[in-house]
Amino acid sequence: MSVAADPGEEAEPAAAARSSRPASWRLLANNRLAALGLVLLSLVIVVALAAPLLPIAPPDATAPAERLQRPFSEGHLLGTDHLGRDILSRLVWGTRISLAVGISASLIAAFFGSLIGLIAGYAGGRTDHLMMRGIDMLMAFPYILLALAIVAVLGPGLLNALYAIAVVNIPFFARNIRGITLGLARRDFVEAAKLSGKGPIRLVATEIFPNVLPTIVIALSTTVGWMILETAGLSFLGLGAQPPQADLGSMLGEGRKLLFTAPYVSIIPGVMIFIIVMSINLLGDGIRDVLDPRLRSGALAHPSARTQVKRRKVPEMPAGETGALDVVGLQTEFSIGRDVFRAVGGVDLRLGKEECLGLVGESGSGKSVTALSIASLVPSPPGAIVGGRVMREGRDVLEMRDGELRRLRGGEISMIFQDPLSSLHPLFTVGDQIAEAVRAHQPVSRAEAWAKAVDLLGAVQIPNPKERAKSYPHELSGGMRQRVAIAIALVNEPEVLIADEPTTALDVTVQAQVLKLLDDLRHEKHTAVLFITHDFGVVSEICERVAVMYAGRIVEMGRTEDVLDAPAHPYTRKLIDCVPLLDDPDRRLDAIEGLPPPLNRLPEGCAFAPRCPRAQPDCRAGDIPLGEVAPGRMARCLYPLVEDADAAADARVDAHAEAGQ
Ligand SMILES: Nc1ncnc2c1ncn2[C@@H]1O[C@H](COP(=O)(O)OP(=O)(O)OP(=O)(O)O)[C@@H](O)[C@H]1O
Repeated sequence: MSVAADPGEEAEPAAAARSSRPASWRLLANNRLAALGLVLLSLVIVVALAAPLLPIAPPDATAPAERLQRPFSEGHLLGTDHLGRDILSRLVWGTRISLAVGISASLIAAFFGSLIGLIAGYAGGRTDHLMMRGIDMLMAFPYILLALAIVAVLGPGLLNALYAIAVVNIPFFARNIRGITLGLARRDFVEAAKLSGKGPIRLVATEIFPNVLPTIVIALSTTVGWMILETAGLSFLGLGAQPPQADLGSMLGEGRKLLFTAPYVSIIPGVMIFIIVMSINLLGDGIRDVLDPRLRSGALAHPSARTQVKRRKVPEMPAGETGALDVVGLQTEFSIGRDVFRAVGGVDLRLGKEECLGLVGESGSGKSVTALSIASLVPSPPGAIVGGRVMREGRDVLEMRDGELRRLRGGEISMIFQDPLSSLHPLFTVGDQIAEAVRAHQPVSRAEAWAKAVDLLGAVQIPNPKERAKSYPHELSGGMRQRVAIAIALVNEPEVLIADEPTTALDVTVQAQVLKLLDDLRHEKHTAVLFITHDFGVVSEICERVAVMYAGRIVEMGRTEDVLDAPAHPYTRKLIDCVPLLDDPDRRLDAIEGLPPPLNRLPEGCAFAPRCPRAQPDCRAGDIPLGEVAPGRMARCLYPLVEDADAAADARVDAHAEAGQ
């Protein structure tokens, strides 16, 4: 469905969306441990860099008369070592050297390791095989033994220790980057760049490298501390910094002999190593969280297995007869930074037993979030259900215990999603996955579950089901995969099936087959279906009733033919006008001017008013209720289009005006 975008209006929501995401530094500052790491590390680096300017003694100046002075003695804040050298001065200069070596080693390892990973992952085949076996050989030795062997060959010294540490860490980067590159190199956007004539070097540099860069930065930030520790280890063994030069490891090694008589000589550099490594690791973890786009949304935690319910107001239980599913005043929000996006702003739906109800609306209108909220599947954080009830057989789904909710999902209520490839497990056969769904809800043996899986594959019209049950998802066509998803959804004979755009990814012929199958099965198994789509053609084929959503609210609801023949809400009219008709090729297809409002800044009154040709000043004030415009027809509009609803409209305008006074 095409919707015209007004370039002027487009710029504003885009800017709003940008500003609504917290800036990286703010996310980092929100993570207290990372902020602590940053402050500590900055302090250490500033002091180390300022070493030549500080009023401290030269680090190598010996004074035998002043040997082993305790901390806080006159002229030596941290005392002196066995040669009378000032420990504070050696600590500052030693930290400078340890940081320089650790950071340089990390950069060298990251550069060569990432290069190897990129080449091996992109080239694949024999090149990948050869390079990775070389890396495996490096990894086969304990890293410190390997570093010792390298230093033994090159000779002791700080520079050689740096090379040794860099070499032993190359495999870490190479393995990580190769894995990511391998996945990226087969993606469509890389294939498209290849077809456009880009050579391998440009392709890796412009298409793959930007995608692996965040991983390199994250790996670097978490390994620098480790490398400083390894450098200190080599110096401690006498293979790194050579006397009289001080680094933290060699200071530790020199203090070892005095551990009982003058413990401070080794404790002080030990504490400094601890501070540096801890602060780098804390900061590294924080950087990793900030660079992860899922965590950038403000969700610095893993979403829980059910949606958080923080209802400000719980509506009354609906009285009288209930349907297969009753949604009352459902409200779902996403909190991102300081912004709150009202994705579902008070939805009322009754899905009758064995009924098929279509839920239509533009992209972003809140259809999927409504469906996910019903099964408590909205990720929390950042999502939360802040109002309403979801009633199923007298029980509120939002109040269910975890065990009850698990039994409900996939049992009484099941779902089919748009892209079966992302919901099917790539490593299990489809038969296994259907059988697993059976065994999750029914006490049957493996063999019985498998037999049921094969039966179901037959029921969803997959040819040769016995053999096909042993296929993996990637071995099936898109249409077949969606049939498998339907089989999994129907395996426990649910009373409610929520199908979220199940045919959007399929071509029209397969779409028609899948729709027919779904329709036949729901009649056969007496299942109620909430069918989410943006396609009125699909709605007219299988839905008895339709609900139209706009900016998180239902704006019209009624029998499908009635709504299609004479839409009451101007938005529904506009949506229908976007659908091409085969028997009327000359009909002008009107696009809907403008864009839906940003969900964090919904306008007063009717959310469609800014785009509505019939809007009057009173449409832009107060809450406009979903009222009956004709028997069985509801619309959230003060000036509905239904002719015989004129009287009802007048009454509603009066009621609205009264409510506003
Ligand atoms: N995990 C999430 N975090 C933040 N915002 C979200 C999340 N999921 C959905 N939203 C927002 O909620 C709004 C409604 O999204 P929803 O997926 O329900 O739309 P839809 O009507 O199903 O659209 P489509 O037809 O494109 O699937 C959108 O503005 C979307 O950006």
